[in-house]
Amino acid sequence: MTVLVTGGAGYIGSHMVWALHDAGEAVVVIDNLSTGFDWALPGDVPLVRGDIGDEALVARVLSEHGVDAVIHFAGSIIVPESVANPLKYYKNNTANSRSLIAACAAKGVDKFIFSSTAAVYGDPEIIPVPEDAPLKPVSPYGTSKLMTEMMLADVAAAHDFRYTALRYFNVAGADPRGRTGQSTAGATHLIKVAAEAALGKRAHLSVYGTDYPTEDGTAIRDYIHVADLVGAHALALERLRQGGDSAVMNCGYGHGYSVFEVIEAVRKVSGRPFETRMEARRPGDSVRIVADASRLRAELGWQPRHDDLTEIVTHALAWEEKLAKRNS
Ligand SMILES: NC(=O)c1ccc[n+]([C@@H]2O[C@H](COP(=O)([O-])OP(=O)(O)OC[C@H]3O[C@@H](n4cnc5c(N)ncnc54)[C@H](O)[C@@H]3O)[C@@H](O)[C@H]2O)c1
Ligand SMILES: O=c1ccn([C@@H]2O[C@H](COP(=O)(O)OP(=O)(O)O[C@H]3O[C@H](CO)[C@@H](O)[C@H](O)[C@H]3O)[C@@H](O)[C@H]2O)c(=O)[nH]1
Repeated sequence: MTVLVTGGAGYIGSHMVWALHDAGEAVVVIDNLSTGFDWALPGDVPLVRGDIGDEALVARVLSEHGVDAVIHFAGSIIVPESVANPLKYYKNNTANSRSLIAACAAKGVDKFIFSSTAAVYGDPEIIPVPEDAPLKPVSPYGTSKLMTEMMLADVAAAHDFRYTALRYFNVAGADPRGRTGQSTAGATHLIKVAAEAALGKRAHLSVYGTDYPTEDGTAIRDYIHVADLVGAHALALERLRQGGDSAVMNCGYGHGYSVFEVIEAVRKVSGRPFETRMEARRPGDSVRIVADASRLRAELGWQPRHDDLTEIVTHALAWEEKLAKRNS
């Protein structure tokens, strides 16, 4: 039994690979290294450098490695980029996922975990947002992921195939043991950008929108530690292996922080003030997204261990320092 991790050389995928490796699972990674790094992986995990849109390549990997389950992280992830270049997102997140799913269906690989997103909800009316809330993405990124969820539901109805779509809220932090973290150059995620600003890698941090209808005027997100998110995947894999049905589950803590609160936490933990500039709202951004994760807790018995903004920021900063030494 081998687990195929697509996008395993990326930020979240590499944490997953380390966790599977720690648990003694056999793992194979497919990654085209467009935003990932081969050095983020344990040295003895095979990396197939290729594209998940290459159905023949995926089919060969599934057969040669005796894959029984797929955890699918590979994709394009930047909300504003998806507004500017929607077809990139419908290609990489929707069409390429279709190819991957087709290879699984053809080879009888019947367990599939998908990286979905809170962006499928758009601007939810109910906060915290449950899984059965209306799905109204406000960016092509969110739509591209929702389309993949729909394909998975249809394939599961037609074939011997079960899936878990995990809708991640905002993933942050790094491996508490310091083995991997978010390494992408030019990253756009708030905690990563703030950590870079605190370490002097960026001259300033732009705050996108201070006129939102929130307490301090900045947008609110539910930041989940990457280690807790990976823990949810391990439980989802276990459940599918035990015959569990297809399911969709939110992954978040159920409370949010504003952009200003995150900046304050990074300043406090790092002890370094950095410049902030107030800018206009960013296209495709929601005002407030916070998870109702009761299904994840009830169905998987998930219990977060790192639900603490200070800890998330501490791990993000520690990784950023390590990365600075690595790249110097
Ligand atoms: N980071 C977040 O806050 C967040 C939130 C919700 C959902 N997600 C989803 O989680 C997944 C992982 O995100 P991440 O933050 O680790 O991003 P990332 O960019 O670090 O990782 C993506 C990985 O996939 C690889 N890749 C991309 N397209 C590929 C393709 N066609 N074939 C093979 N490899 C390919 C990249 O090289 C990279 O290693 C994505 O699907 C993303 O949409 C992330
Ligand atoms: O330099 C920055 C970066 C971000 N923000 C704001 O911070 C918030 C969070 O932004 P970011 O960290 O970029 O995450 P999101 O745009 O919320 O999207 C992330 O979270 C989604 C789930 O909610 C995922 O699906 C996406 O892949 C992931 O990029 C938003 O209000 C941004 O406008 C800033 O003000 N300045």
